[in-house]
Amino acid sequence: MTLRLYDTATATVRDFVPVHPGKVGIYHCGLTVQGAPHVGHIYKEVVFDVLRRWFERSGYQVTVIANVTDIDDKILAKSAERGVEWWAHAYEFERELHWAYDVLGCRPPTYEPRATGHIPEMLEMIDQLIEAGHAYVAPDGSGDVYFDVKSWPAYGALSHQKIADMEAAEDADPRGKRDPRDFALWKGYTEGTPRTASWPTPWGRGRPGWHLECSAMAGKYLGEEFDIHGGGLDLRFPHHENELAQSTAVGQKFARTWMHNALVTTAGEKMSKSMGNSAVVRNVVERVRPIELRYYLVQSHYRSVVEFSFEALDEAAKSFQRVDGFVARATEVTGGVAPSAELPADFVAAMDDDLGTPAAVAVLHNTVRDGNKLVADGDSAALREALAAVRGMLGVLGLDPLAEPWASRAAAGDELTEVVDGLVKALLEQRQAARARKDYAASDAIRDRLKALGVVVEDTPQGSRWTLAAPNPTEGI
Ligand SMILES: Nc1ncnc2c1ncn2[C@@H]1O[C@H](COP(=O)(O)OP(=O)(O)OP(=O)(O)O)[C@@H](O)[C@H]1O
Ligand SMILES: [Zn+2]
Repeated sequence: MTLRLYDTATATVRDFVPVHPGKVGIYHCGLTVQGAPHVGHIYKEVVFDVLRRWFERSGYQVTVIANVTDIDDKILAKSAERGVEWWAHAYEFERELHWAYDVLGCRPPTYEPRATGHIPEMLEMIDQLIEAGHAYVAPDGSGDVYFDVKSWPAYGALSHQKIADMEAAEDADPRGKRDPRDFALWKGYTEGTPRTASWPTPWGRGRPGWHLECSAMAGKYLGEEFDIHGGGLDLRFPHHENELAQSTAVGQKFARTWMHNALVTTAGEKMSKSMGNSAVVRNVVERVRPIELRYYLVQSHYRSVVEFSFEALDEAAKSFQRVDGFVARATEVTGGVAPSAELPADFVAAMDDDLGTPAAVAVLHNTVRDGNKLVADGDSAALREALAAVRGMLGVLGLDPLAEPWASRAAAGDELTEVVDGLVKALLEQRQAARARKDYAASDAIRDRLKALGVVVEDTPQGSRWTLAAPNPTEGI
């Protein structure tokens, strides 16, 4: 069986046929770096990281391009609110994004182009569009340039809409449009915005429109026709519809397959910075281990909505602990085995069926269940086989606790936990001694000091236990 993927444009599951044999080019829309990434953002990263690993496993050479939108109205507004330069704001959250990729075990894209680094490519595309009669400079002298939607009859093909049924495009400043549905390719300089956030063009200073940057960068790095264009389902319209219109209107074939991940929601609403319902990655990974958060996202099919809840997250963490508990026990008993090169046929079939991770995870759990029955009998060929298969499957999902990045982190974590445990215990003994001599001021001072560090002390009949307080994971920018 070959890999089959759902294509949003044709609304069908189709065999994957690469543009260039043996190679895959994937573009997925990256973040507008206006704030700290939340679980919704990282879901998209995890989905495309698993897709990339599956292609590589299937023998393809994969190129992944994911942009960073480092200039945009929201970045300008948020940086002004904080009183920092827009570029410093964008860079701060770009680094936060890289941290989040890394902590969740997502490999960085092959290349991650920034919008501000591709202004000449965008201007070249605008020229071509104006030349071909699909774009116009606003006649009001604002410096805006718009795509002429009515000049492109195919507009609406991706989202299956007719131009006549469409509503006005949501541009920040709809000056001088011929038609309310026309969307901005370029935004003329607006009074009050920093001059550093504008670039010279033949029609005045200005900044790029969001849709155009993806067309320019996808074409530059992946060529005029490439395999997969991805992003969250929220981007299908208007963002991807507009990208498709721009690129095809300059004569490119653009993406063969459009892949959209479903959204992470909170109480049924898209998790979104602007909605204030975001679980920020940095906070969530204080509650569960990053590998458990990744498992939580991987176990869901990429086209199914993930209704985020801490109960579901804790449940997933427990489920993953059964898997990594088996890996640890079986490794101890057998002395360790390498991940298997051959994967169980059901697992392969599940992954080939539109990246069917829920069915793939079910195969993983079945293998763990069978393997667990063997552990009590000590080392055996069957146990080694089960462990190798489990590690092989986990590797594809980016979840093998004995592979990088998890292995070295666990080693570092173990050492640190031991040291911290020793230090906290020494303090607790001092606290106990203070209580024994009825010096409650001293014993309370020790408890308060620990509390300020996030260490919660619980007095049990067996003695004092300590844990780290869970932060509030919905706090963030
Ligand atoms: N809740 C979500 N669930 C799944 N994917 C998401 C979610 N929010 C954003 N994405 C995806 O993350 C990528 C980066 O999105 P972008 O920076 O444009 O965020 P956004 O949609 O503006 O988020 P926000 O509304 O939080 O500002 C896009 O591919 C987008 O589809
Ligand atoms: Zn895009």
